[in-house]
Amino acid sequence: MTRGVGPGGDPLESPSRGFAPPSGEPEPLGNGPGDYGRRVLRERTPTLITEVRDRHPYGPEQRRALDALLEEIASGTMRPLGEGAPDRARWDHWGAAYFGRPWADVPFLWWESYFYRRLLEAVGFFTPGPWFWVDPFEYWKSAELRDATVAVPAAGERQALLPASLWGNQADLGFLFGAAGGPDASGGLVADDGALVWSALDAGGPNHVGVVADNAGRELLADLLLIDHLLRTGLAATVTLHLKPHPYYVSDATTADLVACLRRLAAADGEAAAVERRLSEAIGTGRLRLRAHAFSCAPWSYHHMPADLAEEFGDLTLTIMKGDLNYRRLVGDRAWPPTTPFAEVTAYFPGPVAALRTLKSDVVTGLDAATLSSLEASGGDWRTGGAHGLIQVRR
Ligand SMILES: O=P(O)(O)OC[C@@]1(O)O[C@H](CO)[C@@H](O)[C@@H]1O
Repeated sequence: MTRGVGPGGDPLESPSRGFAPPSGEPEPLGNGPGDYGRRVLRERTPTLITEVRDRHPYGPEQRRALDALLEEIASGTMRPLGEGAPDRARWDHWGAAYFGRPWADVPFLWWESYFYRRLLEAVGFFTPGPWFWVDPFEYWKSAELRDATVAVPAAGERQALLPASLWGNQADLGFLFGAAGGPDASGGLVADDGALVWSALDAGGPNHVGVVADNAGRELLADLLLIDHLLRTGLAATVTLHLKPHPYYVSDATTADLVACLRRLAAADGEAAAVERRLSEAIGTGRLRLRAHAFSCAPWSYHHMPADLAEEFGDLTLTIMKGDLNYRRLVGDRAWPPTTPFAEVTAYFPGPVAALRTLKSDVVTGLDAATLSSLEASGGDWRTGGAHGLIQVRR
């Protein structure tokens, strides 16, 4: 394992440094025929731009910028952030190999992350003025949270907590903008290391657990119930919850979304309100620590994480990565043979790590051969449809 530490300046690691991926790794996933990235680029992304434009009373400046972004993605070449963007230098550095090229030539993981940054630029999110820090996805996030039901499992029923947190990941609002609609039914777990997750925590202590959150709303509610359980039972001495520093991938959870979830819990009956009180108190005392690291919205896999984040993860008993994008960033967004061991592709990660994810993109690792052949035989869209889930762990 090699780890490079950036020599000062921008605290985010240079993409050319970091942890080495396993040698002989497959190519990064792109946007060619048959690639999921192509569908996202051609269908989901234009729909999302149009929906954001139509749902807000933006002025001519924002509307023009959104239309220009639509056109650039469809037929132009990728341009850098505008002058004056607070993170322009960082993105210039990161995007040096991609700017000036058609979007379809850029790896899927990279362009999609940059797309969300450009959408925020177009709506003036970082520009002091009337739309400063107005979340363009709040409309969908608050509707989803309103509809969410809060079901607190009875004390002692911890078995339900991991599956609830996992299947909460189906509530990815990016699906609203896909041609095929959202995931319908559960296809079951294609890998289930749930018992190993609990045994990693039961082994002793004191445990310090990281939860790298994904979506707001019902997924974050389920995550909060899991976190409350860990803290209430003493299974975790501390929990660090990683949120996004700004809106991302439509429904990714920011601190504002966490606050909305806590209020939703407080307004619910019975035990849910008690969960909110305990969590708010834990935030107040530092047992539940909130993080919104800039790398959480970076277009790179965790192989490129900066030294401070690597050190933090290295100190934890277990880091729980939530959702599809975190999975892609954890194992590397590459065409791994699906039977490649999860432990092998995550060996670089600086501490024990678990993934709770519904399958919503081409990447998967750690399947056994029998599971893989029955999935292949099913003929369904099992890699990307969101109807299958996995719990994997590397201790
Ligand atoms: O991380 P999440 O919320 O589980 O999923 C994010 C996601 O919907 O966004 C991408 C397409 O837009 C896919 O990689 C993935 O399916």
